Amino acid sequence: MRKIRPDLMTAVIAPTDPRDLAPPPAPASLIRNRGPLALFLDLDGVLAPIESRPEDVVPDPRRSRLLDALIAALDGRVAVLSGRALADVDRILEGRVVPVAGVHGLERRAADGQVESRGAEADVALAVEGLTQTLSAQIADGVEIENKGVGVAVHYRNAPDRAADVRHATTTLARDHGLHLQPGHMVVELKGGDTDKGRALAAFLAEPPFAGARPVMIGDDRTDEAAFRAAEAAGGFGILVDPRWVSAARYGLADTRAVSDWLTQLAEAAQ
Ligand SMILES: O=P(O)(O)OC[C@H]1O[C@H](O[C@H]2O[C@H](CO)[C@@H](O)[C@H](O)[C@H]2O)[C@H](O)[C@@H](O)[C@@H]1O
Repeated sequence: MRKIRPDLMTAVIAPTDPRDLAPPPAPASLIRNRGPLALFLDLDGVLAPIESRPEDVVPDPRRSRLLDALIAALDGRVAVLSGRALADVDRILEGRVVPVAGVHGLERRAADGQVESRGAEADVALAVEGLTQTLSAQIADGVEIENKGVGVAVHYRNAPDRAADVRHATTTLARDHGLHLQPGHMVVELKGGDTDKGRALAAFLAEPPFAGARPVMIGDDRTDEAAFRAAEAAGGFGILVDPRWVSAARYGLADTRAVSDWLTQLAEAAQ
């Protein structure tokens, strides 16, 4: 049988290299040609670099000033879509952003300050108890449990060799308590309800001051894919930070520094 050269096989089989995602258009041209924009921002890995532990992410006056400038320049059309709890987002962003979806959309505070929270808190509390018992040895090794009320995250960034134990325990407890399983950056989360950042983005877009604007979503995790798709469906687009997979995002940026530069240009162009 004729042999196929391995280098040619790769060329045919390999998917599009995610790192080929083009950078987003220059903000000045977006503002000039595309009408009003609405900005949707993920927190960890986008507004803040990834740190060893969730509590290591702290307020940053430069970031807060940038958010102030964006909110003013875009007439309030800036929302944060995070996996963190609302209170934790407020701690890190010093309360600068009112429209925030927390715990991947299970909590949502609208631009008028009204908060809605849906999720089976009691079931999550039972799962937290179960996880704390089942993973006591792994917790001693560095696994961290982050209780977010309507969800719980089990982090293994500081104990990567315990990843399989974490996956096994979270899968079992999700099944036992009817919770939704969601993997992320060195973390497995259990959610007390079935929603996602895409639905949160769509809910914001149906309300003032976001209604009628073209959504731009910036995210860095697989949990942001639903929001990239929602942004595309509404005539906007997504920007994936540090692209490592084939994404629904149309553009890519290398890291949080590139995000901050692009957002700074956007705030200046939109003034
Ligand atoms: O949607 P996000 O705002 O990006 O939130 C996703 C999760 O972020 C946090 O965990 C991640 O960031 C930590 C700090 O950099 C890092 O130590 C951890 O390994 C990451 O998974 C947060 O703690 C989670 O609750 C969020 O769901």
